[in-house]
Formats: sequence, C-alpha cells, structure tokens
Amino acid sequence: MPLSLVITAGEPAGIGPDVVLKLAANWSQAATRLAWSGVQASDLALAVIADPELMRARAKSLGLTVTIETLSNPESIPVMREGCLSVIPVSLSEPATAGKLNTHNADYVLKTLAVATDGCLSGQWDGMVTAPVHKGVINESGVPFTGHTEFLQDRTHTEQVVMMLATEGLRVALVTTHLPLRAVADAITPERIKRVSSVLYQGLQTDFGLAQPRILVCGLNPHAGEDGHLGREELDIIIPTLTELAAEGIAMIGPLPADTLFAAHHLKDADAVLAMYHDQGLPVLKHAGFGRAANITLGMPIVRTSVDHGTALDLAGTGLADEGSLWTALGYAALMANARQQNL
Ligand SMILES: NC(=O)C1=CN([C@@H]2O[C@H](COP(=O)(O)OP(=O)(O)OC[C@H]3O[C@@H](n4cnc5c(N)ncnc54)[C@H](O)[C@@H]3O)[C@@H](O)[C@H]2O)C=CC1
Ligand SMILES: NCC(=O)COP(=O)(O)O
Repeated sequence: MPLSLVITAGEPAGIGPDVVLKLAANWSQAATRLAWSGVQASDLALAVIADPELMRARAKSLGLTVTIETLSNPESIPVMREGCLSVIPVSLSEPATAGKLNTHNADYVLKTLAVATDGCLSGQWDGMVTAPVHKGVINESGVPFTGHTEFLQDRTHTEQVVMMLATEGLRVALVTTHLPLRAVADAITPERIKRVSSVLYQGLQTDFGLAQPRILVCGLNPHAGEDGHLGREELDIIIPTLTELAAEGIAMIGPLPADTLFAAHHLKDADAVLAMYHDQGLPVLKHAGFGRAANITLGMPIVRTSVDHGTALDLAGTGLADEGSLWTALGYAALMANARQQNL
C-alpha cells in the first residue's frame, strides 16, 4: 500500500500554491530528493487540498505545465506522477491575487487545515504537509490564530505538542512557540519543560528511531544565568526540572549557554537541541539550512510537517520561490508515516 499524504496549499496570495506546483512539475527529481527518507517516490500517493481554479490559474501565471485533477473520491489518492496534481477541492471565498492578502479568504485557509487534520485523524490519510499561512491576515479576519502548531494541538485535542525544525545535521525543538518575548520568561515553568521534554524525547524515539536521544538544553538567560547573576530561571526552574526528568529516565544535557551550545564541538554528538524560545533556536537552524529544513509537530496522533519558510508575498506568482523546503517537509512526513506504520 502506498503512503497517502496530503499537502495544504496555505495562504492563496502567498507562495504555497507556487511551491506545490513546482514540486509536481519537477516530480522526476523525487527519487533523488526523497531517497534519504527511505521511502520510494513510487510509493507515495499525494494530493493537495486547495481550490482547483487557484492552482490552474497559478500554474498558468508561472508557465508550468501541470494538469490539475480534481478528486471525486478523496479516500483514494493516486500515486503521484510528474506534471499531474490531484486536488481535494476547497473553494476560495473570493478569487486570489498573488501577493495581495484578502481577509475574506482566511476561512478558506482554515478549512483546508481542518479537512487535512480531520482526514488524518480518521485514518483516511497517513499524514499532512502544510504550505505557509499568513498568521496576520487570519487574525485580521477576526479569528485568533497563532500558528498551525497551536491550531493542530486544539483540533487533535493534544495536551502538549512540540515544534521541532530539522535540517541535515541539526534538530531544534522549542519550549515556547509563538509568544511575545515579554511573555516568554513566565511561560518557562517546570510543568511546561517536563511536558515538552517528554514529547520531544518520545518523538525522537518513535518517529526517528533514536533509542536514547541525546538532547542539549539551552539556558534562558545569557551565559545560562551566570550562577544567578544574570537571571534565576536556570537555578530555580530549569536545573531542578532537568534533575527530575533524569530521575524519570529522560536524561538531557544542560542548561548550556545558548550562544556557545550551537558550536560544532557541542553539536557533533547531539540528536536535538531544546531551545527556550522561538528566536533563540530557529535563527541558527535557518542559518544552517533555510530552504532545506522542515518544521515538524511532535506529540500528535497524526503526522504533520511543514515548510521552513513563510508566505513570501514578494515572490508569489513570480516563479522565484524555491520548493526545496517542501521536498524536505514531504520527506520527513513520509519518513514519520512509514515509521508509524512499521510500529503498528
Ligand atoms: N509554516 C508557516 O505557515 C509559516 C508562516 N509564516 C508566516 O509567513 C508570513 C511572512 O513571514 P516572513 O517572516 O516574511 O518570512 P518568509 O519566509 O515569508 O520570508 C522571509 C524571506 O525569505 C524569502 N523566502 C521565503 N520563502 C522562500 C522560498 N521558498 N524561496 C525563496 N525565498 C524565500 C522571502 O522572499 C523573504 O525575503 C508571516 O505571516 C509568518 O507568520 C512564517 C513562517 C512559517
Ligand atoms: N517559525 C515557525 C512558524 O511560524 C510556523 O509555525 P506553524 O504555523 O507551523 O505553527
């Protein structure tokens, strides 16, 4: 049985439709691009959840020859073929213009996510890959939205999910995700560190086959607090929590000063880094692998991966958007879905 994966095309004014179309147009590269995942390209059934007319119009403006086939039965997604894209249809509220956000299409974006999530939860599909959404325009439409990660946590009724980005040689997971910096310190609680660490540890075991993952933990403050002289979170919260976790069999290394933790000699034997907040960990990851990285949500009953980039409104419809990260996200989704099937 092929693995069946769905891609949500994301914000219709952004580069999501573009990178999905480029992936379909360049599917002849799939064997090479996906070899590292251990899944054969010929074993992948793939469909995009999007408005078929949007995909046709964007293919035309990009000059790509991709046949858009609307699926009448989304239960059975065909194996992917070059130049052909199966679409599970969701209608836009209003026609989309590349580069121009429209609050009226926010409900369309959310519907594509809901269809993908529910289809994976019901076992119809083996995993979902998300193209970027624009958080601002969804909020402006009147729907509070901080990101896919939080949306998926709610929709799958999961107590704790973990955002982890991965590229070749580096995985970075986050204790806090889309929070204003001012709120971060208050969110670094023993309970949150414990929940996130357990999900990360188990996710690396079950989805990535690492029996005893070696995880490096960043401090929150400069120099990991400098013995309490530059902040007390390390002494009062992080160290006691890591000690408790170690007693429960989740041994992690840290807290280490984040500025030197990412030096090569620390990273060479590490399976993952746990950063305390978004802009502590992700700039390093994106510096190392932007365009070849993926965003993975750990801890859910379903497989979900995503691209490492945003909506890049400046590039939508121009043909300049690179689809490299979508290949990586697809590879990770295939790898994880395959691992879960093997573990059944
Ligand atoms: N997975 C998701 O849904 C994500 C969504 N976003 C959202 O995207 C919106 C825009 O975010 P920004 O911070 O501007 O980040 P961005 O990733 O959209 O753009 C940053 C820079 O990278 C370039 N870029 C991005 N993707 C590219 C690609 N595939 N090929 C070539 N160049 C590329 C852009 O042109 C821009 O110069 C925000 O609303 C943000 O929340 C951001 C990251 C991930
Ligand atoms: N920086 C990661 C990002 O913004 C994507 O988050 P999410 O939408 O996958 O939760």
